[in-house]
Formats: sequence, C-alpha cells, structure tokens
Amino acid sequence: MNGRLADDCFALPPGVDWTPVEVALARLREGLRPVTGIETVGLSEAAGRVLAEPVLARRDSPPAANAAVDGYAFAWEAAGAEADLPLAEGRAAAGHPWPGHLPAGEALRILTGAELPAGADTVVLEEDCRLADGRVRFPRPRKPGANRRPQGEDARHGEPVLAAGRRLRPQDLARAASVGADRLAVRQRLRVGILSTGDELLAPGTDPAQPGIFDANRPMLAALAAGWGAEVVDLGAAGDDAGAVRAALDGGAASADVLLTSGGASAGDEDHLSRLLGREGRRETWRIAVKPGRPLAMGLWQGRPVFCLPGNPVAAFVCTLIFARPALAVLAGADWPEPLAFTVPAAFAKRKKRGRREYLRARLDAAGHAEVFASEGSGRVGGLSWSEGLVELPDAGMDIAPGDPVRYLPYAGFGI
Ligand SMILES: Nc1nc2c(c(=O)[nH]1)N[C@H]1C(S)=C(S)[C@@H](COP(=O)(O)OP(=O)(O)OC[C@H]3O[C@@H](n4cnc5c(N)ncnc54)[C@H](O)[C@@H]3O)O[C@H]1N2
Ligand code: MOO
Repeated sequence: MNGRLADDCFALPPGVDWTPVEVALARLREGLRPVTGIETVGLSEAAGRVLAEPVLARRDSPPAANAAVDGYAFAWEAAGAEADLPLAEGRAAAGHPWPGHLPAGEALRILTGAELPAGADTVVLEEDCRLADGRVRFPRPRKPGANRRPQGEDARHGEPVLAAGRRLRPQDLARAASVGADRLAVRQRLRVGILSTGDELLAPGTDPAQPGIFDANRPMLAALAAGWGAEVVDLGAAGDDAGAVRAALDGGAASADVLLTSGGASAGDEDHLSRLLGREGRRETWRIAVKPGRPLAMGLWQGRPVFCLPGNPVAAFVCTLIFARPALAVLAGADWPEPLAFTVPAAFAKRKKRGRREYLRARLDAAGHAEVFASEGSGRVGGLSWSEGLVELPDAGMDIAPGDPVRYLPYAGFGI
C-alpha cells in the first residue's frame, strides 16, 4: 500500500537541540513509508528493483535428489566397505533420468545433476573407482547419502525464498529463477527530483572565463540516485530568487516523489530554499550534530519530502549517503540499509572535538590502514574523488594516533 507521509514526519521530539545522528536516523526510519506503487515485471527486467511481495517457491528445489559429482550411483547399505558391484546397463545424465529401479548391489554410471535412480541413495566419485569387466570397485564412502543433493535442500514448495523489501541483486534473480518464478511484483521506481540552487552556479559547457562555479552537486546526486535504482528527474538549477525556487519546487512536486536539493539550506540572506519551506511548506531544521552536514534541513513541499542538502559538495555527498540513502530506500519500499563498516587501524593523527559525529574522506593504504584526505574543507571536491570510503568518528572527543582503531565505511557498501 502506498503511504501518505504525516505532516510531522520529520519533526524531532520536543526539547532536542543538537540532534545526534542516530536520533535523526531513527526519526527518519519511523516517519517514512513507501510512496511508490506496485507493478509486475519479468525476471530479465527485475535487477535492482525492490520486491513488493515475497517470492514463493513454486516447487521443491531441487525437484528431485540428484548427483553432485560424476561417478556411480548405488545403494549404500547393500555395498560392502570395499565395494565391488556389477554395472547396470545405461547411464543417468542431467535432463536424461535412468528409467528403472536400480537393484541393491548394483551400480549405475551417473553424471553431475542427474536425478538419482530409484533404489540408489549414494554416489561415489569416479576418481575413486576402478572399472574392469563390467564391474566397478571402490572404497565405500563413509556415510550413506554422500554426493547426493537431496530433493528440496535449497527450497521447499511454497516456502518464501525472498522477502518483500529486498532490492534484487543478480544472485537474488538466480534464487527466484531457481524456484520457478517468472514475473515478480516490484515497486515502481522512486522518482527523485534533483535541484541545485544558487546564483553562482554555471551549467556544464559554460565558458570557464565566466564568473561563478560549475554545478558539481547535480551530476553527483543524480548519479547516486540512479545507482540506487531511482528514476531521476533533473529539475535544473534555480537562482537565489524566491519565485524561481518556488517554481522549481512546484515542478518537482508534480513530477517526482521526493526532492534532493542542494544549497540554500542554512539561514543566510540568500538561503531561499530553507526559508520557503519554512513559510510555505513544512520544514524541520535539524541542526544535526555532524560534520560535515550540520545545516541539513528536511521538509515537505505539497506533501513531497524534500531533503535540503547543504551546498558544499562534500556535505551534500555525506548527507546523501548517511541520511538520504536510507530515506530513499524506505520511500522506494526497500528495507532500511545499514552501511557496511569495518574497524581498521588509522594511518593518521587527529584531535576531534566532542559533541558531533565526523565523517572524513578516506581510503585504505597498502597495509589496510585508513588514510584521510589532507584537507577537511567541505568544498574540496578533489577529496571526494580521491576517497574510497569514509572514516566515521563517534560523538565523543578523541585524540587519534596512528594505529588506533577507527570505523571505515567503504563506498562499495553504499553501492557506489
Ligand atoms: N553563518 C553561518 N554560515 C554558514 C553555516 C552556519 O551554520 N552559519 N554553515 C556552513 C556550513 S557547515 C555549510 S555546509 C554551508 C551550507 O550552506 P547552504 O546549504 O546554505 O549552501 P550555500 O550557502 O548555498 O552554498 C555553500 C557553498 O556550496 C557551494 N555550492 C552550492 N551549490 C553548489 C553546487 N551545486 N555545486 C558546487 N558547489 C555548490 C556554494 O557556492 C558555496 O560555496 O554554509 C556554511 N555557512
Ligand atoms: O556541512 Mo558544512 O562544513 O559542514 O560543509
């Protein structure tokens, strides 16, 4: 079912001033619900889509016991410890079952994937066998059932094999296909509108001699959202003018399910986005205890959630990974994703203030230690491109020395 978001879905509990990251995340998790409809697609179109209903096994998988190796099938009980069995006529191959009932005390040539013939319960590996005069000799495997893949060992008929909310990875498609699924009920793609704001922004292709800065956020945010399975709606760039920002928000609310804006998030004279949302929409300024990203604001414009990301590209990027990504997942009907994190030794030294969580652009050196970008400047796009993950430092004050354990969040864990 599609959810309507409550007006206060971003509101913080009363009395909260500087919002710890985990409080902000918990609030998002509680306040958001799926906003996308459901459609049916074939397996070949389902990669990256979010399952709307569980996939149930349409039969046992495998449908019958079969051989895990090339060798000889036989009944374990009837063979001695040093087995010496006559070979039955014919063979069993994948897709070509042997029709008869194998008498106890005989063996049958069998290939990997072939259904085990009636009467046989065990398969001996061909490398362990000696063949002579129509007989096969081998040391009997220690246990009955060796090299046999039992019926239904991977899935039972009717069993849910994939839960609703899963974003389908290639291996999930294999799982769905293996139990006979054909068409899957998935969520429609979340439409994510991307808007940049600021008079200083230059479109790509502008003469570099022009004053201003090139819009770095929009291609980055669009690629992030697309990589997470969204349909991107490019809302362009709006100048620092309330009318232009209002028109862009109206256009976004009409064409997208959720908006990611950048710039104008804090409380400066030209921070129209934040002000407009406050006056004409619904805005919660969170003052999150995080660096970078403190000015992140969230709100609703005509019922559509809006993430007002800070303009500084590093802050926009970090806020998108940490806050917008799980929010977009929930809005898209997917499970809440937790970032992947490892504890690794630091390759750097840093004194950190208490009272806020910090994210540093980082990557692992050859020894597996986390090194960080030379500058923490939130405008340094070079550091974003240099980095392969983030070091996450907790709210406490810290004096970090090389070799101290730190939490490293590889970008690969964010799907980028
Ligand atoms: N008095 C205060 N000033 C600032 C505060 C504060 O709390 N009080 N917070 C600082 C922090 S932290 C950040 S982050 C920025 C965020 O401000 P805004 O979201 O209002 O963003 P702008 O002022 O519009 O832009 C900031 C910076 O980013 C550049 N920018 C904007 N959009 C883009 C884009 N699409 N591509 C590349 N660069 C972009 C813009 O030119 C500015 O340099 O505020 C601090 N100030
Ligand atoms: O979020 Mo600002 O430094 O924190 O760029």
